[in-house]
Amino acid sequence: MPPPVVAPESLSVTFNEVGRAFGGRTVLRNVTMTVTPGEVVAILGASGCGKSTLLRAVGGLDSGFTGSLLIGDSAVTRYDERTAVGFQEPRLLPWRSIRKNIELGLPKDLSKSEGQSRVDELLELVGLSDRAHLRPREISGGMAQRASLARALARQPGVLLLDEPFGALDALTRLKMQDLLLDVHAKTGTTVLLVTHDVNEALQLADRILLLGRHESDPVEGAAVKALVSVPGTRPRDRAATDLAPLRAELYAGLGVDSR
Ligand SMILES: Nc1ncnc2c1ncn2[C@@H]1O[C@H](COP(=O)(O)OP(=O)(O)OP(=O)(O)O)[C@@H](O)[C@H]1O
Repeated sequence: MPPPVVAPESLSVTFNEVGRAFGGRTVLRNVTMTVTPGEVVAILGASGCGKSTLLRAVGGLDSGFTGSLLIGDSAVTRYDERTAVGFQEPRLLPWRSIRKNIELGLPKDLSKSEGQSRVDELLELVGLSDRAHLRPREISGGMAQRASLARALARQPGVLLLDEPFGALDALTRLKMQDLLLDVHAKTGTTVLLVTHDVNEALQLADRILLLGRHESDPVEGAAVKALVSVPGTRPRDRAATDLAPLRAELYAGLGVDSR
């Protein structure tokens, strides 16, 4: 068996009464939970409820939150090097080849030869070895998103933060990307926080689902933890299985959608 492609030290994430307000308007409040090392947690919630805001806080991209946020045993720092972020759009530099774009994610302290062999492994992992020399406009949207995932993994993050990473892809490519992410997770063991709108994506990928939203009876503004549920069964889950139907219905109801 080949050695693991990337073997980061996967890290826990601890949210302790995390909240965020913008200009006096509370967006998020009282988020308390611990993500265990190597766990995949999907963050689900209606548009505007603060999912990206929560993810940005974990990545050290926003210092305006209240409460405390730990990665491993220590507080999140600005542009925390222990995390890497992947976005809905691949954000590749158009004038650089796919290989050079992935290189951008490498840690600065890596030697050139170590860096090159890591990029080779990542290209292999995301199935782009034969496209490495191409520029972003010469590959499909799905391939660009795979390159973006490889760039995020180049740092060997202890926590991988993905903000709607497959949201702009067509339905079939999206399913393939979900399978790729599961493959990457099985090989790297990294902790994953994944923001999504898609209940089925959350059920397919996550160990647990954090549903953010407002309880109707809440007298105060801002989204809080509406539910935190474990998804039964082991991955890869059968997409056609019916045993997740009750949980699916519960999540749709939590999002204010009638699932019938
Ligand atoms: N820098 C900012 N300044 C002011 N308001 C902000 C800022 N960042 C986010 N917000 C507001 O916070 C709320 C939550 O935004 P956020 O992007 O986290 O939601 P979301 O759940 O990720 O939404 P979507 O699913 O549509 O991406 C929104 O009302 C947004 O306008």
